[in-house]
Amino acid sequence: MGYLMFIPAPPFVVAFVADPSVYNLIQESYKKRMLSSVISTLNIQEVLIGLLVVLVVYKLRQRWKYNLPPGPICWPLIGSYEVIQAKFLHEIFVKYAKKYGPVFTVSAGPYHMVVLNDVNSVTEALVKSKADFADRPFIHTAHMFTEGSKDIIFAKYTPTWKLHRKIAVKALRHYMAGNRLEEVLHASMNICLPLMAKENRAFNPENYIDLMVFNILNGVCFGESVEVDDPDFIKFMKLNKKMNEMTGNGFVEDMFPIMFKIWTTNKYRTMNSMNKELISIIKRKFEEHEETFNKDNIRDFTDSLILARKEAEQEENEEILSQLSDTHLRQTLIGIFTAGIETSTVTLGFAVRYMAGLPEIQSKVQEEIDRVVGKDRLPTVKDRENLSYTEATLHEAMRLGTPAPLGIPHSTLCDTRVGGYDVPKDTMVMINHWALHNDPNQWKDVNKFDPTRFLDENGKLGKKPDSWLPFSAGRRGCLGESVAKPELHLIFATIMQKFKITLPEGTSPKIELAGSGAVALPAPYKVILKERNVDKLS
Ligand code: HEM
Repeated sequence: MGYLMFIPAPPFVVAFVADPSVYNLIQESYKKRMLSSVISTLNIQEVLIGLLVVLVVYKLRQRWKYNLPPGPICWPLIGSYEVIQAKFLHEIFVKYAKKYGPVFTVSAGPYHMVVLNDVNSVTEALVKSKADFADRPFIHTAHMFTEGSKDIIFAKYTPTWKLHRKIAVKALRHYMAGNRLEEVLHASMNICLPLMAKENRAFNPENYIDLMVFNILNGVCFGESVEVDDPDFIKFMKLNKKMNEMTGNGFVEDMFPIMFKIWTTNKYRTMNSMNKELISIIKRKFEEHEETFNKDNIRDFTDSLILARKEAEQEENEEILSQLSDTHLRQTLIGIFTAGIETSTVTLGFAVRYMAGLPEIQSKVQEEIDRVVGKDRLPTVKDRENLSYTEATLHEAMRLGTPAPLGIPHSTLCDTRVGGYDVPKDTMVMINHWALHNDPNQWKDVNKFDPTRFLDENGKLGKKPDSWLPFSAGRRGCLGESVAKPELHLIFATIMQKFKITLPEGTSPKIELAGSGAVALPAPYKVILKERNVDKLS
């Protein structure tokens, strides 16, 4: 196998070796020491011809059996060169969609994927086809970093995932039932607002937004609120941002999994050690909760997880208990914490940045907040229903910004169909949320920032447009949507209530991305904040 990889092989041979099913076959044979003896009795020409025949038969069989979506010609092993070196993959996908249609096939390294680029195909796959598209693909690095896919996000569609998701939904509902979200946020605001007001020059508000969002998720998960100089906050945000940046353009190890056995890249090792640090922070918090657990006072998400395990212990339900190991619970916590933070901070960053470049829309938002909330108290969750223009502005920032442009990859549980094509079992499926949000067939003046597209004739928030799907949909749809929506609203409305936002002179109003992975990476930016509506913030 190693030998075959290093000979200057014609593309078809490499394709054969790169195909995951065939690759696994070879690897198994290798383990049993059979392949080397076979190869040693044949000359290289015979091996190549043999491989070519197998490849051609395999590909013809696939083509004959399935009506697969069309797509660009991809190099064996590498796939589409444009895709593997793309900075903004969602844009390349839109380009392909124009040529091949909204449903196309493309390869990146060993991953053959079907990409869905319009609302019809996405709704068909995620909603109408029930669970057909609800699995996750096996990605080596994700599997390693989640301690064997024991989290919610990358877990396969199994009873264990269903149990974790059920417990998580229940725990989030429990948390959101009271006023805790508001209390946590208002406490955080009392720390952040005066500090933001003191910044009397152009600055990047990211650090403060991070703290507000961190405190909400920290409150949800661990019942705690921290200050801006808290060591766990600083460490967590640093790790989370760096890890998001690094996962953006993937790992070579995922293209050549054999590398795990031979040599891993510096990037992978760095990521691995950062991941271990992250795990150790969450592990410590989890253990502290176990020591102080009281079933009559469920403080947060961690307590809900511990309670679920204690109930299974009481019922002596060994099957459930095996799905609630320390690793499972820790990984469920990490999933909620990390999925919630970066997406929310990126969304708020977009919203603030758009407002700085769009003074007229900003004034309308502020006029509405002044009218509904006034200046003597902070906005509450209840105000949300009367702040339609503010909410619509956030929706529009999420449309044009699209915090998770390609979401998280799906995989098919069975042979199925979408957009009139066959999609075989175990195919990776990408949802291009960015394409849906920038589809000129769905949005009038698609590039214009226009909150009124979300409002009805009475100026109230209207029915959600079908092509607006920042949280995705169906069985794997965002688990935190019920937390994210009020959280984003409260933070955005409060910032707008307290500050007038402008751009430093000479700054272009255009919003740039520095990169994009599961979550968009906005380029660093600066704004100027001027206090409004307050006498004594600073
Ligand atoms: C602006 C905020 C957010 C956006 C735009 C967002 C977006 C998304 C998207 C696009 C997915 C992938 C869905 C799919 O695979 O089809 C997802 C999954 C997920 N999100 Fe969010 N999210 C946000 C906030 C949150 C928050 C606050 C939490 C936690 C409280 C959270 C927890 C999760 C989890 C656990 C998953 C995985 C669900 C599963 O695989 O079953 N998200 N999110």
